[in-house]
Amino acid sequence: MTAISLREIRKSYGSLQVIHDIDIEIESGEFLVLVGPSGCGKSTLLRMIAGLEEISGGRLEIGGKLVNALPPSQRDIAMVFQDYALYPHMTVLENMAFGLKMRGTNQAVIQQRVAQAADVLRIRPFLNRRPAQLSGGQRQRVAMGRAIVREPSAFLFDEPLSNLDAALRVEMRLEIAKLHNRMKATTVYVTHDQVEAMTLADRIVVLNTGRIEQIGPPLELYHRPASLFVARFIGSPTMNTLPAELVIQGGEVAIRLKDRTIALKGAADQNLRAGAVTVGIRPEDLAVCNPEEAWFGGKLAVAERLGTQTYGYLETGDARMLTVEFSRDAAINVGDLIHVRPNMDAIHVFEEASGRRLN
Ligand SMILES: Nc1ncnc2c1ncn2[C@@H]1O[C@H](COP(=O)(O)OP(=O)(O)OP(=O)(O)O)[C@@H](O)[C@H]1O
Repeated sequence: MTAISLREIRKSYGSLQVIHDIDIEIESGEFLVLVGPSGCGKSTLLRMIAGLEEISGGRLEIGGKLVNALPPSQRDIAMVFQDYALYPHMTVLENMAFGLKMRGTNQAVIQQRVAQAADVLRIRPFLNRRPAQLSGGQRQRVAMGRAIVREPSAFLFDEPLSNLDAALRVEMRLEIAKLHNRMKATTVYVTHDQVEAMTLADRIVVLNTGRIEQIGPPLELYHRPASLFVARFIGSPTMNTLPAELVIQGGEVAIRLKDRTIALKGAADQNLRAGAVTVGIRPEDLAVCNPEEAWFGGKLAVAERLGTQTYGYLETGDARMLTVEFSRDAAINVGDLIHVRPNMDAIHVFEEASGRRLN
């Protein structure tokens, strides 16, 4: 069942259009994450769903009802902000109860819901404190608690973890995942953080200058990015991208990369034209080999040992360094000459002019 439906949603500030005809059907219970570079329109889109930003065009439906003109309080959704937006003069309990009180909810119901949310979020010991007497993570929990007690049909999160330190981010990310598994509430979540997007999302929407670049499950975006933009945006470290050429000989499509020619699999039924392409290879799809089999070779300029794996950066003579994933205890040293070749089943080919995927 569709919980939130966006059809041809547009936003303009004066003559400047920042959101262009966005179509998304968000399923009931789905966790949808909006990602994209700074200024791509993530917050604007979220704020339009929340009712905090006027919609310039299109239809926004929540629970099957057109809500374009409804104020935030009548949309049956709750938003959790980056800066928590708690009332500083109220206690945690008062902060959580405030929205319900304003609606005239029965006192017993308020108490029961606040107690329940406080247990779920483990903030019961702080109910009588004020926000200033809490840590960042505790404040974030209160902000979520305030949203939960309203029992809205959907939750909207605007970079909720970006003010927390690294360890707390991980902890709160797990909390949010657990909470979602338990409540199965429809959620739209804006983040800059790759790991948050990959781990929390049922589907990720990648936005690029106010347009949807791709929408799909995290691993689909990772393994089959529809465009060079998505390929470069999803995945850390970034996918290696190399200039190459598409050639067509006797009906056979091939890629010419440096002095090699390789058949392009899975491109047979496309209307392809010869020309410049970009080949993408993820760091984990490059394997060390002997010089005779190598596609690339170069001096190891930097080795980043992360504990779980090691990333090596090779100087191949091109402007860009080649990132290669090694095992965590790989016996490599800066200055070593290293040869690698790609896993041919995992290379990505994009048309240079349009950036669209060709294989
Ligand atoms: N009030 C405004 N008037 C004019 N332009 C605006 C206004 N608010 C936002 N914009 C523009 O709309 C675009 C989208 O902004 P938005 O804040 O949604 O981006 P974002 O993807 O959330 O960015 P960030 O990740 O940096 O928060 C930007 O180009 C921004 O400059």
